Amino acid sequence: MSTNVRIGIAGLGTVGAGVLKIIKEHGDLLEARSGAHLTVTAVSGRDKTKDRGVSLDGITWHDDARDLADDPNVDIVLELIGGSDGVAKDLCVKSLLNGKPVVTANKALLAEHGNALAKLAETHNAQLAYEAAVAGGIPIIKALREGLAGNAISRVYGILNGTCNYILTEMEETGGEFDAILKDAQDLGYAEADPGFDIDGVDAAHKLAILTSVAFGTPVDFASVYIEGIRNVTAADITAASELGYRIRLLGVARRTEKGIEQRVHPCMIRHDTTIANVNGVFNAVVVDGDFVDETSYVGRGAGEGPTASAVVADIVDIALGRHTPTFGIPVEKMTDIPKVPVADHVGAYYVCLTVYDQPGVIADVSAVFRDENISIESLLQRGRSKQEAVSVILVTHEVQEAALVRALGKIENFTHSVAKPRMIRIVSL
Ligand SMILES: NC(=O)C1=CN([C@@H]2O[C@H](COP(=O)(O)OP(=O)(O)OC[C@H]3O[C@@H](n4cnc5c(N)ncnc54)[C@H](O)[C@@H]3O)[C@@H](O)[C@H]2O)C=CC1
Ligand SMILES: N[C@@H](CC=O)C(=O)O
Ligand code: NA
Repeated sequence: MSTNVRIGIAGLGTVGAGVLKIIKEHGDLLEARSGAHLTVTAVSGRDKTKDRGVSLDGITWHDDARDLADDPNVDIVLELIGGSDGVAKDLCVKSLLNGKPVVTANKALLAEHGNALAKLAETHNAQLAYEAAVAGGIPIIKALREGLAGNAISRVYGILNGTCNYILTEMEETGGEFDAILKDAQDLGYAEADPGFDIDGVDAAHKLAILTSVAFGTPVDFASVYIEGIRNVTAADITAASELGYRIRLLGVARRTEKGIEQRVHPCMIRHDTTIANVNGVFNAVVVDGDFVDETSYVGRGAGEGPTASAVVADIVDIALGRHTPTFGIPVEKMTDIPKVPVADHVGAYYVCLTVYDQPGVIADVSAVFRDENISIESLLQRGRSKQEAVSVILVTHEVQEAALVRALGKIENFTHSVAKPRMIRIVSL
């Protein structure tokens, strides 16, 4: 006979409404899979009267979401409000203290407070599940934590933000304006409440910090992630990338090196014929290298109502089945603090775009700076010819240490014929 598992949902926006719909539509399927009859017994949102396309009849409404933690008719709490502090955090803490399992889609919360919350979950023997928080509908947490448990992981990387991937793809394919495409992504329910989190790379960094912990058995260390978003990627960069045989994607990379772990999020130029360069729109992709399994890849929708709610419901089924795994794969006490490697140590090739007045000697001066920093140039191309207006000079370097490139760009910025801060995009070979 099925048991009854009673669910309380805090936050009835894109994800919350999606969860209500799945539970309503797939009641029988979920009962067969979980051995439990899943019922939403209580909810909390900002606006009780709003039409969410799904009935709330017979469901208790809490004006204060934190009350879900104390509701005797709620067995599992879903935190789908968002934000790393405030009500979202209070609700999770209170629920775990009460020994109530929590399912959240909130990567900001886990990136900032994941270690403390995981400890709380362990102490109170309550699960903290978060499949929806990383790469939306892709079951990457389950794959990494359970499916690849037999491997030492050397690298995990991928496209971790659907909004950015949507913007970059649309800019490339339609030539549309950044702001208009971002607005579309917001209308489609992909973006964060503050879309700055998406376009400035912070959301991808939240997800990368979580992946790093699960992959390497180290505490979540969001503060050490190097973060650069896509705000400064221009249509001209996308065109230049295409002419050079690349596409631009925002990647999150966590890699084990001899010195420790590097964690970085930034736009990358990737050869156009690779799998990851062909992951388009709202799709995410995650690649994991394990010592016995070798490379494995996972692709799917990284944002939006259906895919995200799908991941939340998978966590509910796991909890209903009594499957219990430590939050980040191993208990917090058994984690190893591994040093983090600064991005200045990164070695790779770079695309550089300079904006300079086209005066005699400027190319010679640029070349001299690169020579002095021991940076070898693979190609150099001047865009336009004008005595009055600034022109673009596009360079591609051979492999160089990032610290040397940053020094060189600093010197070039101080040239009298430099018009704008030099820009660079890392070229990655995957
Ligand atoms: N939309 C997406 O594609 C994805 C979202 N997420 C995460 O899921 C969470 C929810 O995101 P969305 O549904 O997109 O956001 P949303 O903004 O559509 O929904 C959040 C809802 O919470 C409500 N809310 C705010 N404060 C509240 C409070 N104190 N008590 C009760 N309700 C409150 C808001 O009115 C809103 O309806 C966030 O943590 C987000 O980062 C994760 C993966 C994908
Ligand atoms: N804003 C996020 C939502 C999913 O995590 C994104 O665009 O990826
Ligand atoms: Na996921």
